[in-house]
Amino acid sequence: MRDAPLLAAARREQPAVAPVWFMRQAGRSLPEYRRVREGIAMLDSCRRPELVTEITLQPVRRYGVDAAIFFSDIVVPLKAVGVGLDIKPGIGPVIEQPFRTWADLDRIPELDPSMIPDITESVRLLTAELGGTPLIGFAGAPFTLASYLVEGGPSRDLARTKALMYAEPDLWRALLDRLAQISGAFLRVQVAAGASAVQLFDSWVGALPLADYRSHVQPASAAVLAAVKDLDPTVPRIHFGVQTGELLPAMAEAGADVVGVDFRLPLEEASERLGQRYAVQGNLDPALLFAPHEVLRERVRSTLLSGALAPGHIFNLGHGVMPGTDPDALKFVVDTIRSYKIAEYR
Ligand SMILES: Cc1c2[nH]c(c1CCC(=O)O)Cc1[nH]c(c(CCC(=O)O)c1C)Cc1[nH]c(c(CCC(=O)O)c1C)Cc1[nH]c(c(C)c1CCC(=O)O)C2
Repeated sequence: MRDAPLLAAARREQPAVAPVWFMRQAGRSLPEYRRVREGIAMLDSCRRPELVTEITLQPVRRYGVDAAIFFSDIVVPLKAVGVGLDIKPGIGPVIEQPFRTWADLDRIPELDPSMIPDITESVRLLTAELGGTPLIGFAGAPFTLASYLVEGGPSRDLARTKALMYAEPDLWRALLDRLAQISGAFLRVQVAAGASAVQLFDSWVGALPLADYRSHVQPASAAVLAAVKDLDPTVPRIHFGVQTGELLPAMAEAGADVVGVDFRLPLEEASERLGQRYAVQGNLDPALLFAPHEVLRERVRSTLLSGALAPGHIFNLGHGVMPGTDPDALKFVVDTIRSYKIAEYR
């Protein structure tokens, strides 16, 4: 397992061919996913180990990617501690009673591993099936989880979230500390059961200015990543958010080994901002999967060239696979990557 290309790239050793996986590689773009999910609610499907195993393996079988990403959701641990929420198809997480006051903190207890025995079972089943292919465990970062709790659902500008952060810094800090405990415990359960790497998704933190990120968010994200490092310092920590070009060094300093880059910033520019201590992950625009193969091939090539200028590169999209994507386009990306040797384009 140590020699798996994904783990080598995370350690900043350039393997012969760039490793690749895709955010949201499991899910609605796959007919085999839609078939097994029929009649089962999203959050129920995440708590059934046989089903989680099947869905996680589907893209590995179809694309031959270099890693599996655990099939779950960032709100699964919140639901596990008893927060009233659901995932509405086509919308995303919806919270019954949005977070407003200190009293609301009592409705978000800490996560104890005994609350999620099914996660341990799913990861064990999966790592047994995966053999030498790494499983990436994941969690939502405190800011992104807080944004759903405070807004009550998806939001364009995160105005309520930012208002709470600016107006009630003590309550904000207490909320983020609690969410850091929950995310940290969720990741530790996955690593203890056999996950080979973890990704902390701070999807919406790009809404913040750098100074506010540093003072109001970074300490909580750092606590999550430290919880993983304390358990096993050899497990690489990937940290990703959208529109985070200005935040990349601060997100790295939170305790990442690999920094995920969205499609807005070229990888070589991201790597210049980050310096030699960090590998990068990304960053093909998922919309390119709808373009003709000649266009797609050229963009895969330029992404590889740009990534080769970083000390380590894991190929990925700049955000998740969109639901209408043709799976053959993803297969084409994997085959194209495998046709280039890093030494040849470096
Ligand atoms: C912000 C966020 C969420 N969930 C997640 C994030 C961070 C990643 C990112 O930035 O996109 C993370 C996530 N959610 C899911 C995965 C599974 C693994 C994978 O990447 O293949 C992962 C890694 C499954 C899912 N999570 C969700 C689906 C779709 C639900 C379904 O299939 O019924 C899947 C496969 C639901 C979900 N859950 C969330 C959203 C925004 C949605 C989409 C709503 C929709 O368009 O229907 C919250």
